[in-house]
Amino acid sequence: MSTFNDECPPLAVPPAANNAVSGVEDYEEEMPDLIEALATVSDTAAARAVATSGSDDMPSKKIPITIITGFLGSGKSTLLDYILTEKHDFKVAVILNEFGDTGGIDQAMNVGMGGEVVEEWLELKNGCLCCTVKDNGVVAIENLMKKKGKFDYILLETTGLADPGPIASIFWMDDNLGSEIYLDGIVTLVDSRNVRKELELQKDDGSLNETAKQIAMADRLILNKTDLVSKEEVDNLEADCRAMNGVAEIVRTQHSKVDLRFVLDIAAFDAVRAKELEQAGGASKDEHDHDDPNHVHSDSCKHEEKISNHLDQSITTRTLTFHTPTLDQTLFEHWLQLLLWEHQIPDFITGGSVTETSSASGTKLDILRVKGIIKPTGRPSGTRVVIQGVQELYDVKEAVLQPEQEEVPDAGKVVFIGRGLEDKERFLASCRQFLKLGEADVQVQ
Ligand SMILES: Nc1nc2c(ncn2[C@@H]2O[C@H](COP(=O)(O)OP(=O)(O)OP(=O)(O)O)[C@@H](O)[C@H]2O)c(=O)[nH]1
Repeated sequence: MSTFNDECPPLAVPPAANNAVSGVEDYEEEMPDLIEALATVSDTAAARAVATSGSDDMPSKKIPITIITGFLGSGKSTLLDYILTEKHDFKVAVILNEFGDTGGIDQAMNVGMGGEVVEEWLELKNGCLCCTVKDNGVVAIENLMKKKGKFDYILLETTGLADPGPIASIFWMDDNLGSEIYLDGIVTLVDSRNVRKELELQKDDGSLNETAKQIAMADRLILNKTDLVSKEEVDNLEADCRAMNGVAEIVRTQHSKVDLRFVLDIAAFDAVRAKELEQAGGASKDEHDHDDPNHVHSDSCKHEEKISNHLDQSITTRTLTFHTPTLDQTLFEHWLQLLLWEHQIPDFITGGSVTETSSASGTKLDILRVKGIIKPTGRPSGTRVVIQGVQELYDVKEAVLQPEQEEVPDAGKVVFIGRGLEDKERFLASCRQFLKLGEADVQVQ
């Protein structure tokens, strides 16, 4: 596993978004309520939280935050309930960004007749502490951080209609929050019965619907409610999800009962494993046991030969594998910025200027997630940098390789998930041209 150095360059944001990520404000307008639940306590996993230099004499630990997303009714609250009642090593604080479905908890909160909320902490009989806040999501977390010491893990459940990208971006954009918490991962619940219908919902402005984004951006996909569909349907669903998001690990559940190691403390934004990049880039025979409800699908289980009715054919995973010894990071970042910020696959350069073209179908390029490891040119031998991106934001940080880290072949691999990547030859040609690579230097899958 690779982890980041503490000293990292600042996050790259598009020029127009220096102080705000597109969509962040939308999320912030939604008033979250906040529940701090003191779940089973032990300190082993909590000790894995990244130590930071909070103060010289007393280093503090960063608190991991997991975003739990999924369409309406997919099983998010059921998963939260399950996490809060199962044994694990964390004291969990929960942030809900909507009212409702919280049983007795919301009744116990101090909600006025007009729906206005009063910022006050209440201790419930079941040992939970609850708080509602008047302000936006960032303030909710800042207020929660005042209760530091009472929890060591934050779970944030989004509304079913939320785009997880802007929410995830909050934890990258906000410098104050960034020093105290880190994004551990995005967990998406999929309603195995209804997801195809949800994906058919069209947005008036032609943008991707939320369910598609939730699947594409997931680090972990939970195919829930498998009791309501046949095994064959779940097999197809899994293959379709894999085709949309080649890097997420996938598990099947009923009533969101999942091995908690699958969702908590996964460090999805802290490390990129060569194994998961491998998983995104290849195909092999599907030979494992689908009947095992907790089987985690990884690089050994590909389903490309089974894809029948791809969930959302506009979203695909593309993996670039570089066969040169190293890669020019500056050129790579320039190309990445054109992809992420101009929403176009640049085709060629004339007289030093870029001629930009979108995908063959004319669809706007929307990269939702980027993950990769490269070996940068001109740096000491053995240097690796990890690339992480969510929508228009990306982050390139030096990785510290652990002894058990699988080696990345040659100059590395980068996985892109998004819309407008159907034409892989054009994508490859653009990459070659901008990175000044020859035919054999880079491959796409
Ligand atoms: N049959 C079946 N029902 C389930 C399963 N998981 C959850 N449910 C039920 O589905 C309903 C919705 O589950 P929730 O956990 O509230 O879903 P949610 O994603 O939080 O829903 P919203 O808050 O509306 O977005 C509840 O009645 C659950 O008991 C499952 O695996 N099988």
